[in-house]
Amino acid sequence: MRNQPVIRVQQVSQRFNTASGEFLALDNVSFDIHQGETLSLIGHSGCGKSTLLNLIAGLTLPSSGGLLCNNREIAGPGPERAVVFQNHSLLPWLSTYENVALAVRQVFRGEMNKSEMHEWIMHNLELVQMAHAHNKRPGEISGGMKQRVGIARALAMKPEVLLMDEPFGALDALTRTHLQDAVMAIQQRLNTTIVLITHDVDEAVLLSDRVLMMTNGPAATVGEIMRVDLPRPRSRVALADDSHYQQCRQQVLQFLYEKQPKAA
Ligand SMILES: Nc1ncnc2c1ncn2[C@@H]1O[C@H](COP(=O)(O)OP(=O)(O)OP(=O)(O)O)[C@@H](O)[C@H]1O
Repeated sequence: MRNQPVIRVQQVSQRFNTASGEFLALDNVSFDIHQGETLSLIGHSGCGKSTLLNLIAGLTLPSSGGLLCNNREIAGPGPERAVVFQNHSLLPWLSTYENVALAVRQVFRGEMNKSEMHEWIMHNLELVQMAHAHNKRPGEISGGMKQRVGIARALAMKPEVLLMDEPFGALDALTRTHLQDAVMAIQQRLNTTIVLITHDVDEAVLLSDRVLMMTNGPAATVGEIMRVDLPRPRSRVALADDSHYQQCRQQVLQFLYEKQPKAA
């Protein structure tokens, strides 16, 4: 069963100063994320998903309220909370190996010797099936492959929590399918805690233990949290006919298009 929360988001509000005055993006958001769970954040464009993920990452600090990671206040970024962005953000002049190595050196300098680091880098590239391309630069590989390397780089930091901001958003449908399966397999193997932003209802249901649906902004907050009680490993083909899967899909669709329709 799920154990203690790794992340606690407690009464978090986020205001931004804009040219037209103060803008309240998030209003009084509270929820927990448990060890080993995959939690999706879904909501219409502009509702505040990235704002929330950035707060968990420690890239920004809340205007009020607080966030905890293992009961310690999140006051900035940390290697226990690795982020995978939509656009992989690899350094183009470095090989895939060197991109991962950079993160590994940052986190494990003094803890691992050179050969241990080498093995660890290759191990993580293997996890995402990219070891064969360790010498290639980002410009020489496909979008899906770059995204794999981005995931390897994040995993190589041995994070407790993997924060993914629409990691498959820029990929074609087939590549997206492969990467979703890869992330599910890695999660099963490592029991990583994952927070995933997505716009894709099927992706949210397939990958998640819980789906957090956000209300529309401004002053967005937690609308509903839905539990997805489907056994793992999950197969998208088998689930197509599963009644619980369909119910979950329906609940998210209803939330997005009936309870929180986006103004045109
Ligand atoms: N630095 C900022 N300054 C002012 N407003 C901001 C800032 N960052 C975000 N916002 C506003 O806060 C709201 C939430 O933005 P956010 O990017 O978190 O939404 P989102 O749900 O991730 O959107 P999308 O799905 O389109 O990526 C938006 O109205 C956005 O314009």
